[in-house]
Amino acid sequence: MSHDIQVVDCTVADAPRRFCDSLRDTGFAVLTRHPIPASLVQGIYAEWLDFFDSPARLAYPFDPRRQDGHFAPQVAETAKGHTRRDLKEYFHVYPWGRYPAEVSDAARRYHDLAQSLAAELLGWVEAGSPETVRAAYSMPLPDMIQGSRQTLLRVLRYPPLQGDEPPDALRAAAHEDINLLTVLPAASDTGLQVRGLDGRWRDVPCDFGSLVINTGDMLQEASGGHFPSTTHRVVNPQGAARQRSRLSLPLFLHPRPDVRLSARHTAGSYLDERLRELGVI
Ligand SMILES: O=C(O)CCC(=O)C(=O)O
Ligand SMILES: [Fe+2]
Repeated sequence: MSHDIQVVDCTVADAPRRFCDSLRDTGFAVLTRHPIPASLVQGIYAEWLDFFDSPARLAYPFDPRRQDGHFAPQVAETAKGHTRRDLKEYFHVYPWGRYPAEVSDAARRYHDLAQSLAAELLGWVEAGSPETVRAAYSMPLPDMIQGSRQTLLRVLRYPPLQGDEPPDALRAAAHEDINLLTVLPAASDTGLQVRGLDGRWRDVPCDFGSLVINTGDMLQEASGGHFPSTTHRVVNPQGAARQRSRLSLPLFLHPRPDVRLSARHTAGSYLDERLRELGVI
């Protein structure tokens, strides 16, 4: 078993196996030569940075019931088990939700592309699950997301650091994702780290243009722990990067709420429990 995240060329014949091995051993895999154009991601970062810097963002305050819209730094989540809010703001895009008139439809197009890719990757995970693990899935994994309205694109902006942040506050404190799989294009700057199953923190190897995939708690739950949902964080930069915003674009793949993950949880009951812990509902 390797604690190093594998970088997998999507076009090679054994890509699905290498992808699954990396997810099983580290909770993460990095994809190259994947179908999401880097220029699309670059364009989204540029236009959304302008949006976050403009007063227009204030017209879309987040709705606690629907969970769409803009989460200002003062309402951004506090990671489970932490007391400091993360140093970030973000906008939650759902296909049915509010969407800023001030930006192009690029983030919506990215949502659709990333969701189709994620469905294919769930097929890889299904095929790469050992027989006993697969037998316990309540349905094939790609079917769990069919018709789901819960899959969420988070356009994230970590503001430049002012120097007056609480000393123990991070851009994103150590946490696990709640969902099945997360699709995360390399961010506009470094900072993403994962804690290996050996307890050591490592940088996620994500050159601009590559795509990071990680396991969330729901896949961990459904697979009885075969695919671990590993802890990750975004550390504060040093030097000149402190003056720069960092943009990133995770797509959190969610099943329909009625989907049974395990004997104790449906996707709906699991999500409610976690959002309550995060203090956002
Ligand atoms: O910004 C990143 O690179 C990671 C963000 C993340 O882990 C999250 O929002 O759950
Ligand atoms: Fe995360």
